Amino acid sequence: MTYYPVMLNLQGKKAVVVGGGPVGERKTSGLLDARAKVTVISPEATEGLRQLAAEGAIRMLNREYRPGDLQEEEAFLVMAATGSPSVNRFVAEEAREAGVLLNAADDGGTGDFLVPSVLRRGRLLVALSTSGAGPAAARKLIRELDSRYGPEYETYVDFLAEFRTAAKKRIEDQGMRGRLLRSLSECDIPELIRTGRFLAFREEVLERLGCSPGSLSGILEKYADKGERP
Ligand SMILES: C[C@@]1(CC(=O)O)c2cc3[nH]c(cc4nc(cc5[nH]c(cc(n2)[C@H]1CCC(=O)O)[C@@](C)(CC(=O)O)[C@@H]5CCC(=O)O)C(CC(=O)O)=C4CCC(=O)O)c(CCC(=O)O)c3CC(=O)O
Ligand SMILES: NC(=O)C1=CN([C@@H]2O[C@H](COP(=O)(O)OP(=O)(O)OC[C@H]3O[C@@H](n4cnc5c(N)ncnc54)[C@H](O)[C@@H]3O)[C@@H](O)[C@H]2O)C=CC1
Repeated sequence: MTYYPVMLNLQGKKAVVVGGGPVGERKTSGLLDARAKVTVISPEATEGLRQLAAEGAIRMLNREYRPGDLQEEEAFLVMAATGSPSVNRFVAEEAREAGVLLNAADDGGTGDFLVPSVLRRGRLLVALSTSGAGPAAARKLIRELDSRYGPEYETYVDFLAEFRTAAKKRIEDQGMRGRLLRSLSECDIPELIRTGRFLAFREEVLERLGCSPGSLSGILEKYADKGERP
């Protein structure tokens, strides 16, 4: 199977998780990270899910899945994660009929999408998948990236957004704006953050953007890859 990667906007959208075991809990927690409204349907549930229900973070229906649940819940997507292949297949059929996006935890290939292994640093989101070949290996690879991309990447990505918003306001010429943004992406800003030189860099760059954007490209080039003061 060749998959197409996307970043789904699930904020405020309804997601149903069928099955409240450890797998249902992991899927629920990923959905909550994306601010979806989650309903879990399961006669039994893990301690973690029961706690989320008690806190009001999810809706819990303590019963088996019933025909029509997906439509009743107005689900945008569903995770079929029970321990019973026939229940998961039934949920899959209903999802197909109702046009609801399906993840099949026990049989990846039958669903519309797989859940990747994920690394988040604020708005930086790395999603990694082996397309079902070896989920545990996907987790191992993401752990390697976890040590490569530290917490400074959250600040870095916030700055990219700050600079880009300001550039859109200040620089009308799209070609020049694009060149500057590409130069900025070549700067080793994470290194500046790690070594305590970021605040001075940020101040200088934003000031120049405000008064003489033309002088910026020279400055940015000096920081390219090396992260060193000129
Ligand atoms: C196809 C997919 C469908 C989907 O769930 O979307 C799927 C399917 C199955 N997983 C199974 C087993 C395991 N899954 C994990 C872990 C994760 N599984 C995840 C995703 C996916 N799992 C999708 C493919 C993603 C990809 O390939 O990239 C992760 C990445 C995301 C998440 O679930 O949140 C999460 C790591 C999160 C993290 O920490 O980063 C572990 C490791 C462990 O538990 O320690 C094991 C045990 C070891 C092993 O079996 O490899 C089984 C067999 C069950 C059986 O034996 O019967 C099936 C069924 C089948 O093979 O079809
Ligand atoms: N995709 C993934 O990442 C992984 C998938 N799996 C697959 O996912 C399945 C679930 O894994 P676990 O959570 O460990 O299983 P589990 O057996 O601990 O939990 C299954 C849950 O489904 C509920 N359930 C059973 N019948 C139901 C019904 N008719 N309606 C609603 N809920 C029902 C049970 O009450 C239980 O809470 C496994 O059987 C396996 O095939 C297993 C490991 C990882």
